Amino acid sequence: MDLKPNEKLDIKTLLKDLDKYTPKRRGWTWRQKQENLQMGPFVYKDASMPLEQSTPLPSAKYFGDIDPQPDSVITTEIASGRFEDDIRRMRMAAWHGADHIMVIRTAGQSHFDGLIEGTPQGIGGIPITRKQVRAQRKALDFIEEEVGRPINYHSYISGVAGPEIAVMFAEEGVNGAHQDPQYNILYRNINMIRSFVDAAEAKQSMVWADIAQIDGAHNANATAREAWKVMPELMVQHAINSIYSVKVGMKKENICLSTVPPTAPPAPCMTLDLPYAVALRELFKEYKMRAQMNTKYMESSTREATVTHVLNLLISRLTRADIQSTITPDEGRNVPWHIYNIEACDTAKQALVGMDGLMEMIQLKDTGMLRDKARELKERAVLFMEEVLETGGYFNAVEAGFFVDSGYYPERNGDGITRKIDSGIGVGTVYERDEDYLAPVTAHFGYNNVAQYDPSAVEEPSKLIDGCTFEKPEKIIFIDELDETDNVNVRLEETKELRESTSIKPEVEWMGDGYVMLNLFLPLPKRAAQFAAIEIGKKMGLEDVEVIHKEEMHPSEGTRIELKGRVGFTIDVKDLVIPPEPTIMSEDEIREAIEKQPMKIVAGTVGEDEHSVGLREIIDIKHGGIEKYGIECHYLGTSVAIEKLVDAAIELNADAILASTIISHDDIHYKSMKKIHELCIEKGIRNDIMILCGGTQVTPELAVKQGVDAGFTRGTKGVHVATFLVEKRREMQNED
Ligand SMILES: Cc1ncc(COP(=O)(O)O)c(/C=N/CC[C@H](N)C(=O)O)c1O
Repeated sequence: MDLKPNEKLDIKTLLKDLDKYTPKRRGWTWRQKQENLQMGPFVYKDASMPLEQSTPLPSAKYFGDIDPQPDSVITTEIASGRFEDDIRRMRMAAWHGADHIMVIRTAGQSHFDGLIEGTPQGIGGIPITRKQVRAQRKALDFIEEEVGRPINYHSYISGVAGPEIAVMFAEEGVNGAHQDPQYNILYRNINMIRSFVDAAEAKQSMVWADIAQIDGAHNANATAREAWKVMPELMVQHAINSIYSVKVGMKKENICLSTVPPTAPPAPCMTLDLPYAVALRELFKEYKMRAQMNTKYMESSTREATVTHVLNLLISRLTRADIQSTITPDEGRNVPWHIYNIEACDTAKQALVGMDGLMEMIQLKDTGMLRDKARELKERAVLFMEEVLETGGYFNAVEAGFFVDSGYYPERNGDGITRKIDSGIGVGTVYERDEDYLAPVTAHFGYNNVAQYDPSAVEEPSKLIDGCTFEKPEKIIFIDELDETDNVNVRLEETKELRESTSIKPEVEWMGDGYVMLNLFLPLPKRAAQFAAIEIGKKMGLEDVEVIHKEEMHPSEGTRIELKGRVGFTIDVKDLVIPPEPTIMSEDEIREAIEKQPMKIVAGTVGEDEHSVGLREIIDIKHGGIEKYGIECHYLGTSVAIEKLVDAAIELNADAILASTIISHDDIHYKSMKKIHELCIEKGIRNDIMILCGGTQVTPELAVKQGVDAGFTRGTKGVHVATFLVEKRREMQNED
């Protein structure tokens, strides 16, 4: 299946022969840094290989549509619950620069004590199953071909089925995974002995499959009452999981510390977060840094979250981020949707690229507050670790409630998460292996009496069975769907009309969910505004209307509301009347037409409007303006009175008037257009002159409704205008 940009990825085709799919490769792929990468007029210091196909930032059009890629791997985290719709979002994210796709598991999967099969729909995540993992890894094979860069697929190895999940991930070519036994204990109340024994087993499989590991320290950030107070503990948590992983045989460049800048404005977050980021990177020089964005201090304002995330990205640039993980700016509403995953990717790319070369110009002070704070944090962390040892080790420390205590260690508030060694899910389920224990499998941790059968097979136990599933993927048992009603085929059938016809519905996360979002301002206090907004949504015919964000503009003057609601109808694209894209003549054709019959225009920005850049770009040769085709241009400047513009056209016997109408308050731009049209009629020249109006807020169809000949909007270039002038003049002359 070759993906073409103008064709949707067909899920049904993707699912064909899934039972025969084997992963193209195993292991994690880092970006290839490009020293002094030349792109457009710029040289980049911190960039990686550009993509073959991608969606640049909106402003890239001013720079020749370049789309430089930062050096850090960029992650997007997806969790809609329907893996088939997530695949589309993965493709969108890849085009926006994500090369690390993390798929959150369905709520509670940590407590499932075995693998689940098929493709049931999840809640707040995807039920991780072999079929779903295989389908998404297979899809990413095609998506990475389309963008021209390897994509790392990532999920979670935790819970009581951790080892089984790790084996399945190794078999399926998963490239990255969260694995940290502390997560099980603290946040899923899984017995601590079971968690660490399972972790050794799971990590062993990860080592075999070269899976990059992300730890779970970020969770303490999100869980602690005052996140900045857990910083000493976070370093201890990183240390415990990292060294445990090294002991199992994991290489340090695959051990990624998951670090989140703990605070956010209105706290002076840089003074708290930067020393921590520096301390962490000093202590863990040999490990990779997976910089996550702050999720704790996120409300429903996507704007606020984005600014916090840009500050987090500044910390990444000032220190080090091998993986830059992104969080959808609407996570605070717990409704991560397509557009917000993409916004998050763009925020990371835009900020990191915008800060390219920053450290060539500045450096972190090596004395003063930054260094004092960093040292203090390291001291606190070391003291914390020493006390853990004094207490008899990690398990005793957990029993004593050391972790996620709201005190700034060594301060203690006694409200840490306490777990007992003889309690929790899976307690009492770890048994010592018998003398003659044997498991003829690869990457099995711990005692394994292979020699009793074949001393030569000690290093490769699976030799006893002529290879296990790691060596012989054909031995993998692929189970398709187990649930007749809850599976992808049923869901695809339900949305068949939207997938296989020209009918479409708006959506936020799932095909056909019908949701739209509305941004409105109401001249009311917050509470009244909330209920008024819902009423407005209902009157607009929306169903299931809910307010997903409300923000005070003033206690009584007004409130900003974001609504979501569902539409019940579909739109049939084939019934739409879509005006043809404006044609563009070749430069020679235009030049020839003007040479044959010279053309003269007058131009100006009308009204009280001082914007000149846009019109100058349409006119001036150096911007590819219409002068380059030989058109004689008389530019009257800005804030030109309409009468003056029309009089100049008469005086010069111009063929056309070009009016720039940028300001759009009170539709002044359309009112100006109408006035130019009417004044030309009044002066008796309307049938002999072309009127073209442009501006960033102009809708061409609405401009023509005012009587002018053409409207031009954002992105218009000289060639578009020149083409219209030549073609329209021909049309007028044919009419004469
Ligand atoms: C160390 C660890 N193990 C397992 C899980 C998932 O475990 P359940 O299936 O029990 O939810 C998590 C979850 N973290 C969420 C991702 C976060 N938003 C992130 O960006 O890292 C985890 O941190």
